[in-house]
Amino acid sequence: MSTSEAIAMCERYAARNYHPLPIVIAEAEGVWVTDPEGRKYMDMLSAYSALNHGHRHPRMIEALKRQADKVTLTSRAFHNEVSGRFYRKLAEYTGKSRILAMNTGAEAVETALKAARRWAYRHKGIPENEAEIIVCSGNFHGRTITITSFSSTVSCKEQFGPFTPGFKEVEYGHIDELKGAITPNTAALLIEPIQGEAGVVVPPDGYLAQVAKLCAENGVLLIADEIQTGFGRTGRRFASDWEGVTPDIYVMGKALGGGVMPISAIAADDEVMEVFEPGSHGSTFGGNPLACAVAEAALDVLEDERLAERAERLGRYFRDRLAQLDSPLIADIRGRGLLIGLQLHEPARSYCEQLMREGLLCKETHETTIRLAPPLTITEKEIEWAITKLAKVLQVKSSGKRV
Ligand SMILES: Cc1ncc(COP(=O)(O)O)c(CNc2cccc(C(=O)O)c2)c1O
Repeated sequence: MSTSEAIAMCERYAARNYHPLPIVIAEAEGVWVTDPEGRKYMDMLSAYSALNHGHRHPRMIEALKRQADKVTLTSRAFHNEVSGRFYRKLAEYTGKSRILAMNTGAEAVETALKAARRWAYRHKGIPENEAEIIVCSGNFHGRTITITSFSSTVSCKEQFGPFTPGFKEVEYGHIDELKGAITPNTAALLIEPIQGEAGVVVPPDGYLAQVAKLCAENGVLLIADEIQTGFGRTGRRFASDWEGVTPDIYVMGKALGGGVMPISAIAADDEVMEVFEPGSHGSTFGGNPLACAVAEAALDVLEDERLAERAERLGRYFRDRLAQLDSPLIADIRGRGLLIGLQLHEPARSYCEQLMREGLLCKETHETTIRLAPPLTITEKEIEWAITKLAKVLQVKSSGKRV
């Protein structure tokens, strides 16, 4: 099928809930993808940080095929020989005692919210149906009605009401606002250690540590949404690690599936996780052996290939080279590891379209920011190739001299 045929098919039959660039990816490997006509592009988006391992990492494909030849789905009505191994590995990776596996990030967020509410009623003595959960301005946690209820982005929530009550918003990065928002009915705080969809917003140094201290002092569960920032993306296992913060609940997804299978999970200790007794929560595909087998391999590859350390080193290199471009178009360069926000002084969409024509695939977020989030397997040489494309489109020489 040609690029134009594939796009026409989507335009005719798909709901218009996305505005994709006019590119069709037919094949992919590592950081590179090719369209039906064989044109090659570098993937600088990684499916919004779900492809930390790169496209079709050999060990992911091998794990997928091996498990597919044995058993793929058992439901949780029965055990299988893979899930327990995966739960143990993820428990060790997070330092938590128990894991609850789901499929999408939003499902994992909803699972964490349900756990926090029940914990509040059973362990904190908050009157039933009065638990409050604090969220941050600029948050992005998924697309369900409840998550949409506390979104601060109008386009994500308008006309999806009525909304789920019990949420309160504070300004991201402002510790005094959080201090003022905590009441005896506060069950939890849901926070992204770095806000991805808001445009790669890194909070002030020390903020997350202050948040953790405040939550601990007030018996408020700290729920860290590491769906986009986890598994090496920011140069540590989790972005929370940058400030030595261990949340009460880790919410994980995206790269946990190695770019091959959807799998998400929450990790927490017994006092939180025991609120889920049999029949109280679940999902048909949650913890299925096929996804668990791939996720087990994904965690092994993260460690074996030291992808977090790689992201820290190459992310610093990438940001230094972007700064050297010294382009008058660049307003700010933000991020940690290989989660980089290149903010321009003007709307970024047209620059993303120009970059696509140069063979570099990235996407604008919140109007003026280009998100640069390649697979963590990218090489320095490939970063240099990307820099030459960015320099050309941002009208400077890659050495920084204006063209
Ligand atoms: C921090 C964070 N939390 C939760 C989610 C939801 O995960 P799921 O999408 O697996 O339910 C995300 C997702 N992040 C994300 C980023 C950009 C686009 C889209 C999209 O819905 O197309 C999603 C995310 O970035």
